[in-house]
Amino acid sequence: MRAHKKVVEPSHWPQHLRYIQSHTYHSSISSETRKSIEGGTSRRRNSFRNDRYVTIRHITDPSHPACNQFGLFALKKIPAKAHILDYIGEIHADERLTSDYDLSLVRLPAGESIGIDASRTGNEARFINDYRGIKLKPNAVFMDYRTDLGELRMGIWAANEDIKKGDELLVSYGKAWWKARTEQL
Ligand SMILES: C[S@@+](CC[C@H](N)C(=O)[O-])C[C@H]1O[C@@H](n2cnc3c(N)ncnc32)[C@H](O)[C@@H]1O
Repeated sequence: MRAHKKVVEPSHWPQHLRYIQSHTYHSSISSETRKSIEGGTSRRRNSFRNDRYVTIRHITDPSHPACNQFGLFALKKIPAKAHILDYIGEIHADERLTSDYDLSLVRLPAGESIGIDASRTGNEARFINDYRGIKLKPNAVFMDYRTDLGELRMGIWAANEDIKKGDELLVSYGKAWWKARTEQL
């Protein structure tokens, strides 16, 4: 009998969410699309575990715009341009207009938009905040890439400067993300 390796949730992981290290696929994804994302390999897709670089922390600073929420922080110095971790969640092709944890992975040639939604299931990356109101610029960026096994992933990479131990990791969600939210108010 094959033993199943227990996935250890990181500290501060909310109990109502499922912690995963590789994507799940929603029924809106066809088997052909799934194959093109997975890169056609049948080998086991281990998550890229560079999460040793980061830790989830509760934000208690009242001047922080996401006070009382969580954020992602550097556990140690992260070199400029280093791959930090991947944004993991549920891969889907349906619209998730109300999810604050939905990120675009790719637009297929036929026009279909594929997203990664980490609202119900995901990894540490779902806790990364936007830099606005916190720092002058982001210190990390989203960039897609193919793993050694050929799988398409959305990676989070350090920007052009080293990130110091203890610093909060901050990306840009993009102007459109914020515009959509302010228009809803
Ligand atoms: C992907 S989540 C980030 C993790 C979130 N802080 C948490 O604890 O679950 C996106 C949400 O974080 C908050 N957030 C992220 N960056 C922010 C910022 N710069 N200013 C205000 N709120 C922010 C908003 O509530 C936003 O909807």
